[in-house]
Amino acid sequence: MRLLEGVRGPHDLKELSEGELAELAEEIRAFLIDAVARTGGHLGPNLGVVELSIALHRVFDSPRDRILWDTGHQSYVHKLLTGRKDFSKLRGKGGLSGYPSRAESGHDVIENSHASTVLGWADGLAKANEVLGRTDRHVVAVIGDGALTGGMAWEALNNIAAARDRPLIIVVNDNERSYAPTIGGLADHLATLRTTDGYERFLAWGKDVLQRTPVVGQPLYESLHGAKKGFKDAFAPQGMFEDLGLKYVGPIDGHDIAAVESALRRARRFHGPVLVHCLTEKGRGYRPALEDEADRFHTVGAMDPLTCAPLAPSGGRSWTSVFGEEMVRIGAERPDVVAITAAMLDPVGLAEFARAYPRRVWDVGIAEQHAAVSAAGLATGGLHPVVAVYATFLNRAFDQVLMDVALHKCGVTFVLDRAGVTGTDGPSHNGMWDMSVLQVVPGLRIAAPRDAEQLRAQLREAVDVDDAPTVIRFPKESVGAPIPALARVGGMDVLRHGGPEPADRGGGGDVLLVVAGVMAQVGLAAAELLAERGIGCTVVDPRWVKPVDPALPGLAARHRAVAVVEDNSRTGGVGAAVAQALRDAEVDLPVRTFGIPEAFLAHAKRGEVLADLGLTPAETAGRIGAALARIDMARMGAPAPAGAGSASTPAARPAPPAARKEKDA
Ligand SMILES: Cc1ncc(C[n+]2csc(CCOP(=O)(O)OP(=O)(O)O)c2C)c(N)n1
Ligand SMILES: CC(=O)[C@@H](O)[C@H](O)COP(=O)(O)O
Ligand SMILES: [Mg+2]
Repeated sequence: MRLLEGVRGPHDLKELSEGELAELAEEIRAFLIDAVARTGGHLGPNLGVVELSIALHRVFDSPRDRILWDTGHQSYVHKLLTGRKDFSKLRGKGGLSGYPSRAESGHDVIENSHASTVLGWADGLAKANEVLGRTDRHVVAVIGDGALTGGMAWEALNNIAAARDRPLIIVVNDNERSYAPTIGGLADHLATLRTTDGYERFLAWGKDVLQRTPVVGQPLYESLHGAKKGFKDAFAPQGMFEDLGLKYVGPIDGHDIAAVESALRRARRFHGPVLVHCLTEKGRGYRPALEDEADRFHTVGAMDPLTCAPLAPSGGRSWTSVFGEEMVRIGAERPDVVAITAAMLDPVGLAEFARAYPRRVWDVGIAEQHAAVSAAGLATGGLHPVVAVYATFLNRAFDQVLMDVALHKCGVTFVLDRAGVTGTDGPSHNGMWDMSVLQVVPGLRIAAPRDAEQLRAQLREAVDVDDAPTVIRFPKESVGAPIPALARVGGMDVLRHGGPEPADRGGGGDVLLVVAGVMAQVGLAAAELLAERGIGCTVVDPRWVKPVDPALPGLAARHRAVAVVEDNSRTGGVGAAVAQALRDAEVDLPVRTFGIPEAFLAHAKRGEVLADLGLTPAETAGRIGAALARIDMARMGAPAPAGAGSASTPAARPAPPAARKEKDA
């Protein structure tokens, strides 16, 4: 790693020879395979941008020039080249983030791991440079072919292309894949560009050869260039990007540093928006014993780099696999049930369904908004669509859920995987907002299963609803042991009685502990700890957390207080809805919610984050006990006991420093 060790920042790249650059690229590949195999992470995407990242940092002057990464999962090489070499705790608590991070480096801008936003950022930064007269700075946006299928990318492109004299460089990192091969007309067009513009490659080659040819080389190159221009204008099909008003440069071999640099230098000279189309290979240079991985090692867990065998034993059955299996069963019984994925067929568990019913599943690309609206169309057309996405990504389709699906009372089921704290993917990947954001959607129902059996049951209940949106949400962890119900009150499962009388026969207790979904495990364990202190908790799983079960206020009224535990933001979540329902029913009881504070959570394992938030049995029991003590004291008119602790969730870890505004030169 001789050369990589010598790279303390982008300036150290500038003097390296062509041979040294090639050697550096191989050192980086070896480093990535070794490091990411130890920690897990986005191995494939980063192996695909080694030469591209080197070329970008040689041609541009980061951070003066802004190099922006869409999604950011492919920024490991960028991190290596900007002085960050300790990957030992990548995506781990206190270690490097798996995405750009302003707290880590001034070279990083976009921390959001949601795809298709980079061109919007670039448009804004380019406008800021223009308004502030920073004509000597470049904005370079790297976007994958997958991210280009996202609608926001086209909103930005429409604006960028309109400003013919505002410099902005777009680098399309075209490896023909998201997880799977990228779908749609855009992918087809990129494929056309890959083949039609072969003369670009010839030109790039010819230029390098000619420019090395003394005396006649340059003039000959210029005449060739002129001829090429004439040819292109006369014969070659104008690509979509040029039709839009962008200068198109490419396709370029994205693994040829000299060719990429040459294209970037051309783009840098162009006084307007220019798109450099780079062809790369996801997972390049990694050929383990395992036959080619289906998704080219998009995300890997900690593994043996030779065999890809996981280093840690799998933690058991995933919620995703339970969902996927039940979908195949439902698909056999219900020919009207169809499925939609946003470029994540396998990660969301729809691969089996797709194999069984290939004509009843669509990959719409990284286009969650379109997924929701097209689902409204499917439902109106007489089918029942199941839209499977990660919880955090449904945020961007809120308006479509509200105004297309719910307003028209469409029977659409949204299955939100990775709901709650996901952890290692950092703040923008936690699925911690859905049970707040979706609370305001009229008619929409939300289920949070506590175990596999409930997931199967609630999924079936959901696809039976044909006049409103339904949502099923579950976390990124293994499915726990089955949690049996002792009784049913209304539509709610009683998991533990709080007093001698069973809850379904009028019994109550000190605390009604409402547990949302997988937090049932925490709630039940907390109730056991409280019982040791003589506090009787009735633990109830609402199953459908929205709307609040009509029987809940009556059940609550047989207790002294209500506590709600949820793997969701405390703001406007299940706890808030329960408190509102009690007020509406004029049941005057204190309600305490134990959930996620209104904060962005730094990356760490899910268990570590939950522990930091106090969402563990011991802490939850302690805080409920303390709250009850304060409530009792208040009832007796006495001051709260000293050090009674706080019922509110401890503050989340401090957010990273706010964005450093660019200082005027
Ligand atoms: C809005 C949104 N939906 C889904 C994802 C999940 N996701 C992460 S990377 C990825 C594929 C990105 O493909 P591409 O942009 O081509 O980048 P590559 O991995 O090929 O480098 C997807 C779907 C996401 N990050 N954001
Ligand atoms: C970058 C991105 O959004 C995905 O690749 C995500 O990191 C995958 O998350 P899981 O590993 O939980 O499937
Ligand atoms: Mg791609």
